[in-house]
Amino acid sequence: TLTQSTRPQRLLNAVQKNATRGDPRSVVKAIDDFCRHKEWAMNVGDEKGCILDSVVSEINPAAVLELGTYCGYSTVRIARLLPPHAKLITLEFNPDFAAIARQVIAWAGLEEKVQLVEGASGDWIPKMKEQFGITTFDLVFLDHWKDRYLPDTKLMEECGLLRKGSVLLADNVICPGTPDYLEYIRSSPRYESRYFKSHLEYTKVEDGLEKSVFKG
Ligand SMILES: Nc1ncnc2c1ncn2[C@@H]1O[C@H](Cn2cc(CNC(=O)c3cc([N+](=O)[O-])cc(O)c3O)nn2)[C@@H](O)[C@H]1O
Ligand SMILES: [Mg+2]
Repeated sequence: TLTQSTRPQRLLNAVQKNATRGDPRSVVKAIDDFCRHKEWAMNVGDEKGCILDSVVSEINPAAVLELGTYCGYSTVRIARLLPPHAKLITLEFNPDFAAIARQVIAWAGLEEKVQLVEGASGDWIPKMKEQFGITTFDLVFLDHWKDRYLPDTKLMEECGLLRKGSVLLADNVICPGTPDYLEYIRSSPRYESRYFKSHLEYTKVEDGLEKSVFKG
């Protein structure tokens, strides 16, 4: 019987068909082409992706946490810019998406830099230190369920995973929107925040990234 493919499976097929193994840039391009011309998907995309690239390059992080892997687009975008020995831990709740993301990350040749963990952020954040030998994260990219941004940020604070200078970069603060997170992070004296205006991936709808530096 013909198995119904899912959008993530069709996205992976597009990567395997159009991208060169071991070439992260071509994997990013293949996904953007697929999402712009074939099927929209909730990757951070090329426009916001350039802002993400500039923040990653500016920080040159040794330890990165990504919340919400989905198909691994932003995982590849970030990991391709990391210095040698740097580590990116990415949390994905949905096992089907995690399975696709692992193959996308492998196609890009970035398995060494990426640790994909299946499970809920709320369960795993308290285990980061003991399980992965993490002291603090230099950069956290928030792109998972929008109602988890705020509780997970408070959890990272409580677990001592942020240090003076740690950067939180949050996707979708306008669309779909994360009002409680924005209110908290912009009014807290413990963060210095800045909004990078952009558009929802592959559309003309306004969206943006909120970059927040933890003051310790
Ligand atoms: N607590 C969690 N822990 C670990 N993974 C999680 C958690 N919540 C969601 N995820 C995973 O993120 C992946 C992707 N995802 C992201 C979202 C939330 N993001 C969006 O809903 C979104 C929606 C739009 N949109 O609707 O236009 C645009 C975007 O850029 C988005 O990130 N929901 N699932 C999914 O595989 C899910 O299992
Ligand atoms: Mg997003």
